[in-house]
Amino acid sequence: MIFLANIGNTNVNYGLYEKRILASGYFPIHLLSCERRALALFRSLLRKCRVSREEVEGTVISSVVPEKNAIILNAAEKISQTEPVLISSRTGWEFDTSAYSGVLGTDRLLCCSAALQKYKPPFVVVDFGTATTLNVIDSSGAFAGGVILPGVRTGLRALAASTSQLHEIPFFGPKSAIGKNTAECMLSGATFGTAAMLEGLVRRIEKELGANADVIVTGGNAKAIIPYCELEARYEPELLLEGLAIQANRLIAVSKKARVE
Ligand SMILES: Nc1ncnc2c1ncn2[C@@H]1O[C@H](COP(=O)(O)OP(=O)(O)O)[C@@H](O)[C@H]1O
Ligand SMILES: CC(C)(COP(=O)(O)O)[C@@H](O)C(=O)NCCC(=O)O
Ligand SMILES: [K+]
Repeated sequence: MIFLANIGNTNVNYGLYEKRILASGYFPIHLLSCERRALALFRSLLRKCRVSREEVEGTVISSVVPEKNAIILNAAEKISQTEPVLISSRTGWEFDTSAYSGVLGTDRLLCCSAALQKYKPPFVVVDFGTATTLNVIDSSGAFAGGVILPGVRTGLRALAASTSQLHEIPFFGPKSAIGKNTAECMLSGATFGTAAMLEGLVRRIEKELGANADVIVTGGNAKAIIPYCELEARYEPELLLEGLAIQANRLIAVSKKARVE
């Protein structure tokens, strides 16, 4: 069994994988405050999934928060007694990423990799996390680039932090686009604003691609936005873990080959 985890800026999304994803969940990243806490957390996750640490043959980890890597990698090594694998943008990807320069988030790459197994390009993978990212796979199956925006709740938090009279509000669906008080206006902006932005961005991306593109959505805030969006979108809640599972399979194949040789 292989332990999969993605460290995002808000949550760690984890899963247990053996031929398929057997269990999955998430916990807030602030719980990864030190290795001791990470170890305790690992143990309690395994207990919750009724898996003994001897059954964990390896760990595959991706991270967009490098300062947390050492904590989770050390804990993973102690638990599984194997060297954890950290996915990087230089990992062998089955699609061309050369159009993008500089750092490209492994979460974005993993989602595209998983989507390529299920959908025919061109498509746009939208990840509603701490940031909202749009990730474009063109008709040749290559990563064409994308868009990075403040996430839905990140935007609300930034408003509260940057103004005197706006405050953090409980997040739920807006009643109407025309808000009748401050909180309603903020909810309309966060929800309808994000939905309309997505519609407009996809239209522009399709124009640049010269083709219609499927829209695939994932991430913690996807369910809050999609019902308000006039686009037809496919919701794939486990896309990131499915991307990690592809990497786990690749590594299993490589280690089997090494054993045979
Ligand atoms: N059920 C949920 N689980 C986790 N995060 C959620 C959930 N519902 C909404 N959220 C929100 O989703 C965002 C985090 O999404 P996630 O995909 O976990 O992001 P990241 O990969 O950036 O950590 C946060 O803004 C969080 O408040
Ligand atoms: C864009 C992101 C901040 C999204 O992170 P998330 O919201 O999933 O926590 C992350 O993918 C990242 O740090 N990327 C590196 C820069 C880039 O992809 O261009
Ligand atoms: K930063």
